[in-house]
Amino acid sequence: MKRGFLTTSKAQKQLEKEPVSWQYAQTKTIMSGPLSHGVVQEAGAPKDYRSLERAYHEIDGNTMNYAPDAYIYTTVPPISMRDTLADVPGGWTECFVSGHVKRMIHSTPGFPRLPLRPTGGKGYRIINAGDKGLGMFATRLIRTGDVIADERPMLVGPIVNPVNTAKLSGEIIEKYSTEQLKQIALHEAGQAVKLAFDRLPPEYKRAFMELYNSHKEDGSNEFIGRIRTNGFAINGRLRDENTNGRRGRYTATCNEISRINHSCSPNATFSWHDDTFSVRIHAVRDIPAGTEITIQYCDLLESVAERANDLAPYGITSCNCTPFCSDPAMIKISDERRARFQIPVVLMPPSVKPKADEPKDAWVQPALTRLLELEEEGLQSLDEYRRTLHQLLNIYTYLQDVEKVLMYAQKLRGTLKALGRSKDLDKGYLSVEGIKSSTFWNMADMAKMMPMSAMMMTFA
Ligand SMILES: C[S@@+](CC[C@H](N)C(=O)[O-])C[C@H]1O[C@@H](n2cnc3c(N)ncnc32)[C@H](O)[C@@H]1O
Repeated sequence: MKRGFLTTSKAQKQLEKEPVSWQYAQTKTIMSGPLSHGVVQEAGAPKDYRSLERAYHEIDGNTMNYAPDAYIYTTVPPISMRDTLADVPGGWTECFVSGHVKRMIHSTPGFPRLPLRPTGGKGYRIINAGDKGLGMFATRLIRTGDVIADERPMLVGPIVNPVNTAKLSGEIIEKYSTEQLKQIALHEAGQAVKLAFDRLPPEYKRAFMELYNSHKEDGSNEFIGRIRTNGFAINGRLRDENTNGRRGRYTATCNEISRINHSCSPNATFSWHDDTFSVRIHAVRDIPAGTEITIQYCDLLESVAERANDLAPYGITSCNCTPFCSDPAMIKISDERRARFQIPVVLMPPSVKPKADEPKDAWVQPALTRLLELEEEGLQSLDEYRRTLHQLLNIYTYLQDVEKVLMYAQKLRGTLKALGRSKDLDKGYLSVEGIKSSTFWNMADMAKMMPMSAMMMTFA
């Protein structure tokens, strides 16, 4: 399959050697605030609104020399116009990004590494998930920290599409209501995505159009609707220059990974990786064969009511993930806990020796309770879970309890991998000798000789 857009033989020859990008200048957004969802009366751009003309032109895809406000259609990694998906290991992503972001992508150390292979080989399949449509299910036991999938997206584009305010005159902005302006923004975003869609190889065109669309009645066209339903927000450094919040950030729509459903107690987590240009899914706890693999679509520390609000655009009316989401008494417990999880537990060892009948780790109970509650809620994907494991690791090193240190070290190692942290646990914690030469162990020795020094210890 050739992905040619130019027909002259001269142009084609040039494109064989040089990947091509399309560029056009777009800046600013015409509105802020969330786009509409659900059923919108009078969805679509107002009848008298005339679409912006998109005057794009083709340029050498290898260039990095872009005007600050230029937005470009480009493939990542760069490919030749004659490449098929079979020719490019890991595939490629059709991107609609600013020149600034293209430069950032290409200056990433190691870019473009291949996406990782799933740990132990592919261990999932996409099948029917009942009311949720399709979903991803484990075909064998997947262990905490394992890579379940690592996929280069089919499409990457802005979360909030930039629309050229210079072309939308003040007259237009004054003429229409807020909802109509939102509809215009959606319409323009839909047009921009359509251009990216047109550049996809046929396999991706088909896969993209087969994705679920929960935005059929709010003015989103069939392209932007699918991105709103299936896109993963890209976290980290890839964002437009001088932007903050959602503006200037990007969303990645995948083929298989976009089939993963939401849970308020997810057993997997997703992370974005610039060097492989991929969305990676890790298990945050052991996932038995036959279990559905789930991730979070919203902030898990919000209350059930707030989460319901965030899930509404996906057409999820009642998530029913666990009794913590559906049973009123359990909801109350869970809401209180999730609010508490936002404040870290800070502990200090007692300055006096424990009484004979008191366990030496009685003071650690608040952190142990925190860990237990996080596990009961199925919140191993939260950074608070990692923080609590780290805290317990340090405390039990200080208490010189080797068995517990080894146990928490093992758990923390899996969790660090699961959260996509590039830094592994200090190897010292994986052997008895290493533990005995660690800082907290030595501090405990010192505290035995000089009890006053223990008073200065804090475990956060
Ligand atoms: C990114 S897609 C996930 C894959 C989708 N189930 C499919 O069939 O392709 C998001 C859509 O899946 C459905 N979904 C995801 N999680 C759900 C949940 N916990 N409860 C009900 N529906 C869910 C919703 O329809 C949502 O709009």
